[in-house]
Amino acid sequence: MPDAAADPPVAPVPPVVDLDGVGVVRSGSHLLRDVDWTVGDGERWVVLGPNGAGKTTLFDILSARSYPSSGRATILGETLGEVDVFELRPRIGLSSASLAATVPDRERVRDVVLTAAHGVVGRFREPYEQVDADRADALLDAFGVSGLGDRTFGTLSEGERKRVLVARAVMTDPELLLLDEPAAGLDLRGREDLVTGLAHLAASHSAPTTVLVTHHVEEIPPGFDHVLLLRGGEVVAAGPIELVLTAAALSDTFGLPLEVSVDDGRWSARAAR
Ligand SMILES: Nc1ncnc2c1ncn2[C@@H]1O[C@H](COP(=O)(O)OP(=O)(O)OP(=O)(O)O)[C@@H](O)[C@H]1O
Repeated sequence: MPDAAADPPVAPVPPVVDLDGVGVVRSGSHLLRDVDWTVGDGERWVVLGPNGAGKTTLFDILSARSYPSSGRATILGETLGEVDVFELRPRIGLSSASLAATVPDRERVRDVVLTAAHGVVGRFREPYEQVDADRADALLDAFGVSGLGDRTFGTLSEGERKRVLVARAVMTDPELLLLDEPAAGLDLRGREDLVTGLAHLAASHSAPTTVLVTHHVEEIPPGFDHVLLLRGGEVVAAGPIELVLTAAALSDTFGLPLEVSVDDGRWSARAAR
C-alpha cells in the first residue's frame, strides 16, 4: 500500500532533444532522412559517422541554426519553426569550426571565453564580474590552455583555439552542450588534455546534457554513455554506447571491416585483420 506521507510522484523530465522523422533536403539532395532520435536529460552522446554522413547538418538543427525540411525537431522543449531561435540559442553551448571563424583575431583569449556570458563574439564595453573572469580562467585551465588568457586569439595554434572554444561553450552552464569535432587538428597531448577535461566535466554533478561529434572513437571521453551512428544521412543505430558501439555496427557505418575495443572507458578501432 502506498505511504500517504511519501513524496508525490516526480513528473518525468522531458527530453532535451526530440527529433521525429527529421529530414533535410538541400539542392534536391537528402542530407538527412527520417531521423528519429531522443536525447534524455543528463545524457552524453557521441555522434559518429564518416565524411558526408550528415553530422554537421544534424548539428545545425540541434543548435537551432537551421530547420528540418520535414518532420519535427524539439530542442529544450521548443519546437523549431514555432520558437524564436534567438531566445533558444543562448541556452545552448556550441563549439564548432564555423563559430571559430567568427572570432576576431585581435580578441583576447580570456574575453573569447567571457563574452559567452553575453552571447556575443567580440568584446565591446560589457561589464564583467570578477567571478566570471575567475571562471573563464578556471575553464581555460580545465581544458589545458591556462596561461593563454592574455594572448590574442589570432596568435593561437588551431588546437589551442579548439580548446578555448570548448571552454567558451561551457562558460554559461548551458542546458545543452554541442561540441563539433572538438579534437580535430589537436596533437596527441592536446587531444588527451581535451579528452581528460571532457571526462572530468562528464563526471561532475553539474555536467550539461552533451552531444559530441567526431570521426574517431579514440576521441570519446570516458563517461559518454550513448552513441548515434550516422551514414548517408540515416541513423544506422543509436542507444547506450556499450550496446551500440560494436564492430559490426561501426563496420556498417564506415563501410569497412573494423575491430573495436574498449579499455578503461577509452575506445579504439582499427581495420579488421
Ligand atoms: N547545400 C547543400 N546542397 C547539397 N548538398 C549539400 C549541401 N550542404 C551539404 N551537402 C552535402 O550533404 C552531405 C552531408 O554534409 P555534412 O556536412 O552534414 O556531413 P558531415 O557528416 O558533417 O561531414 P564531414 O565529416 O566531412 O564534416 C555531404 O555529402 C555534403 O556534400
